[in-house]
Amino acid sequence: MAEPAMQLIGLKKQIGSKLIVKGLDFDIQPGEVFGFLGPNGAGKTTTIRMMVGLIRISEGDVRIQGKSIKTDYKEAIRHVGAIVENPELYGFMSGYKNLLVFSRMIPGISRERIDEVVKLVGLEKRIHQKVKRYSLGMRQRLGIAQALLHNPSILILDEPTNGLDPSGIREIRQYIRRLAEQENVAVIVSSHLLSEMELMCDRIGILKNGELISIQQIQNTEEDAPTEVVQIDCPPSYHEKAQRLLQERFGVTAMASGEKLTFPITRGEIPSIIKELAVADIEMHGFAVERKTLEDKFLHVIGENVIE
Ligand SMILES: Nc1ncnc2c1ncn2[C@@H]1O[C@H](COP(=O)(O)OP(=O)(O)OP(=O)(O)O)[C@@H](O)[C@H]1O
Repeated sequence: MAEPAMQLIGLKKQIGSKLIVKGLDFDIQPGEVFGFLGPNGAGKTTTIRMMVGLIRISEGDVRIQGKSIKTDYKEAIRHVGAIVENPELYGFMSGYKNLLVFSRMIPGISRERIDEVVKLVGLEKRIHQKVKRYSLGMRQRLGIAQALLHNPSILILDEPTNGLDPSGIREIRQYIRRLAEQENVAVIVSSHLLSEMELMCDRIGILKNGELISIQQIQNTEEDAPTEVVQIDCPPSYHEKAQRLLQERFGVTAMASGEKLTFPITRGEIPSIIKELAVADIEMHGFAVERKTLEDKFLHVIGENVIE
């Protein structure tokens, strides 16, 4: 395996008498999107601030491409692009001018590199407009472009979708995935929203009270154990027939309740189920799919309901 993009080694943060981060040990690989998930106050921001050298590490270390952020800060931090607080952008300038001004602070950034990052975050068409006319999602993308200018191998984003509407969230998600897949950038994102992390990340580390209580691999493959819960609305007179068909053809037991039939299934089987139920003349008034497994796991390990 390649050298990890980042290693957390016994990382701790104590403020006053309170231990806020209680010893984190894990690696992040090049090209992976790693999600930091946890309820408010779990210690995500504190950990991220230590990762980028914004606050002192109480104990342990963070190594970036093998270099310690504590003892080799300059060498370590040059591999990192981050948005921890809101990116500093000038509204009265165009997006392009913002990048140009920012690039002057970093030696060796060419105009070609500016064009490249603009393309990476999909802002080509709007880059010459003033930033004050940008949506929040576009500003966030410009912030990401800015963080990418010096070609970092790790991008760290604290709550990147905060305050965005669903289409803005979808865009950020797509650009983050593209960066990881096409540029081999390791991306670390924090959030308290599981649904969002599940769609964006390869792995999710769940943080609670400053401790990493679980790391979940997100399966984007379809041959996984049942990941979906299907609920069909159909008159009770059809229930028995539908239950028999589901049992015989798909080996699943459907629970009947009122007008509804509910059963777990893998994602790949959904089209065949719809087809077979229709061919069997089951009168369906509704068909809803809900993804459950990871949320269940999350609630189980967290031990409380923290999802908004
Ligand atoms: N400077 C500080 N002094 C005292 N306590 C602090 C300080 N910074 C953070 N904390 C406490 O540390 C805990 C973790 O905070 P942190 O901001 O890292 O959590 P978080 O998971 O990022 O949550 P959020 O999403 O709300 O920012 C919280 O209980 C917070 O009150």
